[in-house]
Amino acid sequence: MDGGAFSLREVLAAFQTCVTEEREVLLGPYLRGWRGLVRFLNGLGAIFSFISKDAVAKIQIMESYCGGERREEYRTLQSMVRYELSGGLVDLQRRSAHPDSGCRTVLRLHRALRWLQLFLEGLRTARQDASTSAICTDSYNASLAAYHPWVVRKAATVAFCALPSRDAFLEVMNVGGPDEAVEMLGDALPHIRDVYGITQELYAQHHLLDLP
Ligand SMILES: CCCCCCCC/C=C\CCCCCCCC(=O)N[C@@H](COP(=O)(O)O)[C@H](O)/C=C/CCCCCCCCCCCCC
Repeated sequence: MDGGAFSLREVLAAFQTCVTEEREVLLGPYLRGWRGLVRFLNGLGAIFSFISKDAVAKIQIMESYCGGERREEYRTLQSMVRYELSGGLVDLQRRSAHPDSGCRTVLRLHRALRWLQLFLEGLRTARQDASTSAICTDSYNASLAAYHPWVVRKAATVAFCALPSRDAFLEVMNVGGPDEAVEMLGDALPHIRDVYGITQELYAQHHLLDLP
């Protein structure tokens, strides 16, 4: 995924390898998927850099846990939740002693994964002349926007106006022609939905969906 021609197919394949037979989510491929997406976002222009900086900061926090002394605890989402909750390592009411817990950091990426799912679904099913920026804005308003203050929502919707047309977008994905790109999205989406669903259920079970 680093260097050479960049295909969104490889990036989305990372989400396919996230889920184990025991239906656990592996954090290694999850973060590799996000790294690839950010790389793709960077290629869309400097106007998106405030978004990619925030995503990178969150990926880096998680990578430091996954490569740190307690890396075994951070192998899967499930082991991370167990470890952090049993050790009192998550700020549940307000950010204080553990402002950057793995649980709250993944929650931000998890919400963004819902945006990605809606955006890719929109892109896949839209008419050829559909506006990518409208698809992106609708997906954002139906997901992440609820968690962002006005100023972030404003900056994000201004940035979305710079998105290329649907066909140009499908082309930069670098997976062949528009038909192939649409087919690839159809193959990738069930895996993204699966990762999202498992995470949502886990977080709901442990009352972690509103972490500050
Ligand atoms: C063929 C389609 C391929 C699509 C490829 C898309 C590539 C997208 C890559 C990365 C997505 C960005 C993920 C953003 C994570 C945002 C996490 C977040 O919500 N952070 C906020 C809260 O954090 P805390 O303050 O609580 O720590 C933070 O305030 C956010 C700041 C930045 C603005 C985030 C706007 C998010 C818009 C997401 C849409 C990206 C648009 C990409 C256009 C293709």
